[in-house]
Amino acid sequence: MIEFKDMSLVYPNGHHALKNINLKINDGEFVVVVGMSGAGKSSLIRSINRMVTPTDGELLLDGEDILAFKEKKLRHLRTNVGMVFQNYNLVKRMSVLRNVMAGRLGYTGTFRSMLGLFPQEDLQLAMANLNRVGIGEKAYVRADQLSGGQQQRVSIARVLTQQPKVILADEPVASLDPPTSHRVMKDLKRVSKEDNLTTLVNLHFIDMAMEYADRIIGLRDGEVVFDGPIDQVSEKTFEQIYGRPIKDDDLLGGDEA
Ligand SMILES: Nc1ncnc2c1ncn2[C@@H]1O[C@H](COP(=O)(O)OP(=O)(O)OP(=O)(O)O)[C@@H](O)[C@H]1O
Repeated sequence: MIEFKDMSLVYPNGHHALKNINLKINDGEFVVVVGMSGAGKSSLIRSINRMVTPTDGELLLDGEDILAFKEKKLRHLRTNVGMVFQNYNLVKRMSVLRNVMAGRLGYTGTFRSMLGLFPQEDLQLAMANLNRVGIGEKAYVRADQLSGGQQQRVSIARVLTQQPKVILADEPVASLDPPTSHRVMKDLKRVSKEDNLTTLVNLHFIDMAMEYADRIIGLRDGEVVFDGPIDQVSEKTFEQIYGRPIKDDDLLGGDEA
């Protein structure tokens, strides 16, 4: 379980990005975080792997306050909490398989990884995860030869190969066209559920949030203004979160998959 207790984040320039956050995220939940640009979505999810460090309160992962973590515990945290980025963060000139093997870095160590000395079972795990997202046949292709949607699926295979408990996905489909976005979100949701991973995703578009979330957390100006299961969410909820009526631009459309 992830538990935020009166957690706040003030950036060094004095900007109060998160204000008194109180939330409990249960194991295996697929949570979508929504809010206007600048509402604090990235700051919230990046707190969970300490890419940013909250300045007040507590953030408990399975009962341990990760805000107190240093060095070894922080490294362990980042193995337990995997991340998917908008821009995929692949090493472009390396093969797809080598990129997925980077998910084992926390276990194998940098030196052995650099030399490509991976245990056989790690290679099998990486291949199995590539197959789960439908791109096993691209294993030996350079990462930059793949389309954006394929690259994001490689990054999902990489995070699965890390065998985390939690996945954070920061606008994972913001660079993709609508049908590809849906394919990637379907893959992400399916594998998260198969492995019972707790997943927090920042999404821009309301229809995407409604289609994939188990639960929606709405942020406005650094505060949680909505938190509830998907069946309690209506147009009014989004108007409350966004502080204005819903527009066509808030919808992605295009679920042809
Ligand atoms: N390192 C930083 N230093 C100072 N202010 C920051 C920093 N990072 C983010 N902010 C500010 O904190 C607020 C929340 O940013 P955050 O990126 O968490 O929002 P967001 O909801 O993810 O927005 P977007 O969708 O635009 O990424 C914004 O006003 C942003 O300008």
